[in-house]
Amino acid sequence: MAGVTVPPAEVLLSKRVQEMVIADDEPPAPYICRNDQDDDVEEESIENSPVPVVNIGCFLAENWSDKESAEELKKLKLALSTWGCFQGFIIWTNIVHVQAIGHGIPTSFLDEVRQIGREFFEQPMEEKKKYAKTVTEFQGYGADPVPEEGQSLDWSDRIFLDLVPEDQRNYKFWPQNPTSFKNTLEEYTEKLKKFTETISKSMARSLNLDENCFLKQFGERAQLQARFNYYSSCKRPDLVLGLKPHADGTGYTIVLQDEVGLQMLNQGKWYTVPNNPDSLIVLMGDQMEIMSNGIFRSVVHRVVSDSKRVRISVTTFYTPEAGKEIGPEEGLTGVEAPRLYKKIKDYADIHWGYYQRGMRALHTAQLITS
Ligand SMILES: O=C(O)CCC(=O)C(=O)O
Ligand SMILES: [Fe+2]
Repeated sequence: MAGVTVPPAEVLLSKRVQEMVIADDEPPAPYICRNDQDDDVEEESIENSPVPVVNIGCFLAENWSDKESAEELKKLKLALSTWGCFQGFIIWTNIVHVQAIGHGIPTSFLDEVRQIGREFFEQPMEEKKKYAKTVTEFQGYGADPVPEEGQSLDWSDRIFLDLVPEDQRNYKFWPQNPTSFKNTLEEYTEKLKKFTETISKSMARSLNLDENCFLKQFGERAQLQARFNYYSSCKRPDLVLGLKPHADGTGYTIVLQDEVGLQMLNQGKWYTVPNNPDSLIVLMGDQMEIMSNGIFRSVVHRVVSDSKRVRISVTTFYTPEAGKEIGPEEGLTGVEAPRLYKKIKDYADIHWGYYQRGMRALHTAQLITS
C-alpha cells in the first residue's frame, strides 16, 4: 500500500467485499497484500501430512480412567505440544463419536449453524446493513476496524457478536433474518459452553494438572464471541487474502467451516486444513500458550481466497474474563522448566493493538531470562 492514497475509513469500509464481487471489480489497492512472486513460504496440501485427530467423545463422557480416554489424552498432549512444534497446534476433533453418546453437537446442527451464516450473507445489502457497525466498533456487520497504515484489508465480510457473558450481548446486532438465526446461535452457544469446559479440563488432564485449573484462569465470566465470516471468491486470489496471517489473542478458538481455505503455518510452510463437515477445529491462542508455560503453542494461520469458491466459517473466540490476571500454571514451572511468561491481564486488548500493526504480541508477556 506504500504510495497509495488511502481514503478515510468510512469510505474505505463502506463498500463491502461482496458488493465488489457482484460489481466484478478488481481488488482495490488497500486489499492487495501479496503477489505470485513474493510468497516466500511454500504451500502444501494437508493431505501430504497427518493432522492430529482427537476424539473428544471420550472426554465428554468423562470416563477418565477408561483406556480409550487415556489414549486420547496422550494424543491431545502430543497434538498441542510435540505436534505443535512440528505441525501447528490444531486439534482435529471428531465429533461423530459424540453423537453416539448423546452429549455432543450433531453434524445436522453444525449444518444449521453454517446455514444461518450463509443465509444471512446471501441477503440483499440493505438487509445486512441494518446490523452494520461503525468502523471503530467490534460488534455488528462489516469489516474489522480499519488497521493501521501499511496494513492491507481482508477480502471478507463479517458479523461479530458477543455471546457470553450473556449480559454483554447486544441484540440490536443479531440478525432477525433468517428467522432461526437467534435461536440457532443461542443453542450453539450453549453447546460451546459445554464443549469449552470439556476441552479446558482435558487439556489440564493431559498435563497432569487439576482438571479445573484452566477453567479457573478463564474465570466465571470467561468470554465467548462469534464471528461469522463470508469469504467471497476473488478474480485475483493471488493478490489478496481472506484473512491475513495472525495468531489469535484468545485462550483458544473454535472454527466451524464449510470449505477449505484455512491454512496453518508450520516450519515455513502453509498447510491447508481439510474440510470435514463433522468436525470443529480448535486452535490454541496466545493465552493458552502463556497458561501452559509454552507447552501448548499458539498457531499462526490465515485464510486464502479462491477464484470461484465462497467459504463460510463461524469462529468462536474463547477468552479469559475481562480484567482477570492469567499466567503459567504453577505445576508447570520449576527448576527444569523455568517460567517463560509473566502474569498478565486483558491480553486480548494488547494483542489487538499489535494485530492492527501486523505484529504478534506474545513477547509483551515474555519474561526476559538472562
Ligand atoms: O475463517 C477461518 O477459518 C479462521 C478465522 C480466524 O482465524 C479468526 O477469525 O481469527
Ligand atoms: Fe484466527
